[in-house]
Amino acid sequence: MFSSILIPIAILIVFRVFKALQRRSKLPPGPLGLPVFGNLFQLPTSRPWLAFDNWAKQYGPIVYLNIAGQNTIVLNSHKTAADLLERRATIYSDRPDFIVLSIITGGMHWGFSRLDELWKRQRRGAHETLSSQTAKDYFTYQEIESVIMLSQILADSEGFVDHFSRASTSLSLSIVYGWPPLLDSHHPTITGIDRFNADLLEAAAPGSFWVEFEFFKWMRHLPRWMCTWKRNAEESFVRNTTMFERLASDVQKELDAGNDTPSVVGELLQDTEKPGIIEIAWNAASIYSAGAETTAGQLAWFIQAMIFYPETQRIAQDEIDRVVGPYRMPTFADYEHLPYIRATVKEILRWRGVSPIGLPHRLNQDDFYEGYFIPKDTVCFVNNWSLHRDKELYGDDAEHFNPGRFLDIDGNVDSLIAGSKDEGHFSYGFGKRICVGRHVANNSLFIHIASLLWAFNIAAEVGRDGRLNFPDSLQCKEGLIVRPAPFRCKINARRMDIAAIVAQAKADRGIQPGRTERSI
Ligand code: HEM
Repeated sequence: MFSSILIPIAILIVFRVFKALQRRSKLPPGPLGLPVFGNLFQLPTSRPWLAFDNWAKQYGPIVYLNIAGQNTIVLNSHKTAADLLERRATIYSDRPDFIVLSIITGGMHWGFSRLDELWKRQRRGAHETLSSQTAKDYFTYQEIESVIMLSQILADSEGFVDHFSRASTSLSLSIVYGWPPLLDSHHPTITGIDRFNADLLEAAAPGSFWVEFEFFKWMRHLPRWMCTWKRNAEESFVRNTTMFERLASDVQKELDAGNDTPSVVGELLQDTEKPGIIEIAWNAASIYSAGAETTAGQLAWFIQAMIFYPETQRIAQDEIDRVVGPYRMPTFADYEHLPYIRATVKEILRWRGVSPIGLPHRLNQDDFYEGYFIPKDTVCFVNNWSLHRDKELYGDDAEHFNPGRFLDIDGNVDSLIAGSKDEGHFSYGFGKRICVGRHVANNSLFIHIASLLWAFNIAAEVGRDGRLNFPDSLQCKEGLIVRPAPFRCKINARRMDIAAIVAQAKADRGIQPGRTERSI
């Protein structure tokens, strides 16, 4: 009697174990790891995309890693990334648990949150306020930022990186809260928001996120008196919730006073299914933090491209001179007539994207792909660095910066890749999680790049020995947003009257310190 129960149970267990082993043996290939720790110690803390690239050459387009028990795959080809993250987006769009981040944000930053109801609501709201059509409402903000950026570079060309950051921060504040342009990025409220952003980017950066994942999941249950990191993160959440709630409430006051300057928060507050103020506050914080530094970092890479590829700079300037001429700055009215500049935007995002391994996705059920078994909860990275160097897609000169690759025989912009949402590169990510701010980002890059090339010649600095000093374009400032390591260059006005034209544009737009800056 007893054995008649035990035998089927034993068969079932053996069958289950056999199945599990069979599935394990079908995991995608990857480097051999250590017992328990798996590949943890093989992961470089710096420039992981280069290690991923080497593994891709050795193991193929889909590489399996075991990070201390956490199943992880790295997708190294356009086909695998599109097959899984686009075509199977319903199961590949969750995010891993970011332990510290979820405390700092109370789980309400939807760029990092799980694929839950809150994410769905926040993303739906953002789709409306950042769609390709609504993004046009922000053209004026973006043109104004270009004018201010040029005037600041004319006064202090060495500080170009700071001027890009100011423009990015100021635009994000205008788009999210309807603020007038901000001329001084050292304002106390900006310092507060910047502090939040720095905490966030640090907690989400590769290197910190290797230890963030499931391996240390138990750490979240430690009592707060034992861990400073937990207390700091909790305090950060309280401080930031108060700050973002106040910023959102200020918009409500503006609306009540009859001021309906377009802004994301303004739209959300007027939504008929308006969520609570805390949810709106964190939706705004998510969009602000995702948009503030990305464009600035991308512009810094653009300056490097111009140093390395003077011939490309000349082609772009010829187009601007033909279409815009010397007497006024470029505007969005020139957009359709500047295909080479639009192609330059794509190419800079491809050549040196600020996000070489994107943000991790997580698979929410077991899956089989091309004979491989991919277990539920696997974390998926896309190695954009490798995808962007694929010679089959981009040609033999894929290593080089060449906007011309995005132009067809008639000179029209061609995205090259079916299924990349017409971008032609993968810097905005994939599937349900694709960057919701990409239309705004493309427009900002377009107007800033056109304006910079209209106004300046950008070149390598001449060293004391008379030789050109080129930066090392593989060196970078790492973090969630990857920027070039600090470098110097020459940015000179192309003509004598540039400063006067920019000053006139500033006056025409009513940009004056003190008058346009809101006292917060
Ligand atoms: C050069 C500029 C930018 C780049 C390269 C960039 C890149 C990215 C990437 C790689 C992701 C993750 C995609 C994925 O998981 O597959 C993302 C998500 C996101 N981006 Fe951007 N981004 C940029 C600018 C912006 C701007 C200007 C905004 C807002 C105005 C923005 C808002 C967001 C948001 C809210 C998410 C989270 C989406 C989600 O998880 O559902 N981004 N971005």
